[in-house]
Amino acid sequence: MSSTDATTPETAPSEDMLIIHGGTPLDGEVQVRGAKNLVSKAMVAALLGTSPSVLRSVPAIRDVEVVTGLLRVHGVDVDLDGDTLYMDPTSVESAGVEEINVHAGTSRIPILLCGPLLHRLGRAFIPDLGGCNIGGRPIDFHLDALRKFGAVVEKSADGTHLSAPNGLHGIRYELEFPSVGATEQVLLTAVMAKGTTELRNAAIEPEIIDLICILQKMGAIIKVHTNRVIEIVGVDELKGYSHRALPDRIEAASWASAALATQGSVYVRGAQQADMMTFLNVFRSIGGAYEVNDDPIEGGIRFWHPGTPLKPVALETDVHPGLMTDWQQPIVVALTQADGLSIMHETVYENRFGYTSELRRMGANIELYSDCLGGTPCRWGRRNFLHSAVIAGPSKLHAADLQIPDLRAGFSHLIAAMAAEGTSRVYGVDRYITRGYENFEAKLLGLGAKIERPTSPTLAGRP
Ligand SMILES: CC(=O)N[C@H]1[C@@H](OP(=O)(O)OP(=O)(O)OC[C@H]2O[C@@H](n3ccc(=O)[nH]c3=O)[C@H](O)[C@@H]2O)O[C@H](CO)[C@@H](O)[C@@H]1O
Ligand SMILES: C=C(OP(=O)(O)O)C(=O)O
Repeated sequence: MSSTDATTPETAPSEDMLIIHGGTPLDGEVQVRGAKNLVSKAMVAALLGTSPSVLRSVPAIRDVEVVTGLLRVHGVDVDLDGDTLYMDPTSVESAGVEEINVHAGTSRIPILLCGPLLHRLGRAFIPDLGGCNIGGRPIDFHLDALRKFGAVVEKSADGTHLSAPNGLHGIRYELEFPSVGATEQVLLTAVMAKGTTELRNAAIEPEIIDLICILQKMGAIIKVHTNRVIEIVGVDELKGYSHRALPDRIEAASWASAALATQGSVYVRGAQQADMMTFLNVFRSIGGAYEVNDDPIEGGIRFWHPGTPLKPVALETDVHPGLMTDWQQPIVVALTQADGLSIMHETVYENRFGYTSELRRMGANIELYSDCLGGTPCRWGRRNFLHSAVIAGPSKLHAADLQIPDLRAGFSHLIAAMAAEGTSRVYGVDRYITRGYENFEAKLLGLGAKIERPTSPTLAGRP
């Protein structure tokens, strides 16, 4: 499987670089729009409708461009007006392997087109997936569930071909792990399968609940029971929807962590307390301060460093309602400034600490372990992956030349560079950060960050 974020650091062109003069607290306001991890799935859901859909609060990020391309090659008319996306799927059609493969390696989303394309066209072709290079990221749950629904799956050198010669039928299925993508796969397939589907051990992230709201607007019957059980009664037809995407809680937490690490204060307009409860508890435990404004229009959360020393904490990432794995990297940068030993046990992905080697070069004191240091034994401990980190702080970070390895790690490198003394050069910003952070450069400038683009080849060149 190829991966967007798997490119070796050396391949980022030298002009894809941001110069950061660190040491200035971030101060001001940013706006977060719809969540990357909902918007892309909401776009896929539009394929199931017999009439057009309207999605509001769509962020200008590359993952949206990728899914726009995928929908268009399948005959969906997609128009963006400001942050509102109009999708007309009335003329859905099959696309050729070559035109679909233009999108190979770009994101995780193509796998989610299986169910909708099988329902609409009776067959589907899925290119190799991309996404962050943070573990093996197999798709065995997806394919296993699809086969049980009645799909015939054939892997070939160019991708995966699927057909449904006898249609798709509801299933009783239990996930080995509450995978976000596999839960979405089952939802997007079951809504129009014949009969009832019962999914056990389902993921219940806020983005999944928002996707369920969208499907319900389209005409689906979906019951979310207790204990991670979701029941879906298949229907014959779904119509288009009109929906405002829930705000991006990962982006919000990234700005919050940046405020803490740089000793600043950032008002994140659009951030919602309910979706961020676990993060807010962690933020306060570390010693950060926040205030929630629940005004329906101006609402958001202000995050700031109160000026007192930050406290060390022991944390574990987990599926929702646990501490989200995509919050891990920005929090770790903030923990380099806490007074004592912190622990971060990553239980969702086996390989999500690669970015710490760059932080170590900046003066951070971070050691990795294969033991489950958080207290809860997880599947990665048994398999010897370096998935626990001990962070000894506070560390005085100094500037460095940094190569971004993936999306969230990239943002955490930006935070570290802003917290550090001196001038850092961060490579790979356009390639990685733009996949999930809208207008991040303008937002940084608005917060008073001292950043610039290279103006001459000498400046851009590596030492
Ligand atoms: C586009 C998107 O929404 N991405 C999010 C989504 O990714 P994504 O949906 O890919 O993540 P999953 O929840 O599926 O993955 C969680 C774990 O399950 C494993 N697994 C998953 C599927 C499978 O068939 N087999 C299997 O073993 C994965 O390797 C991983 O270890 O949820 C993750 C967990 O919150 C987030 O970090 C990602 O930002
Ligand atoms: C892991 C992430 O995304 P993706 O699943 O798209 O790679 C992320 O958003 O942090």
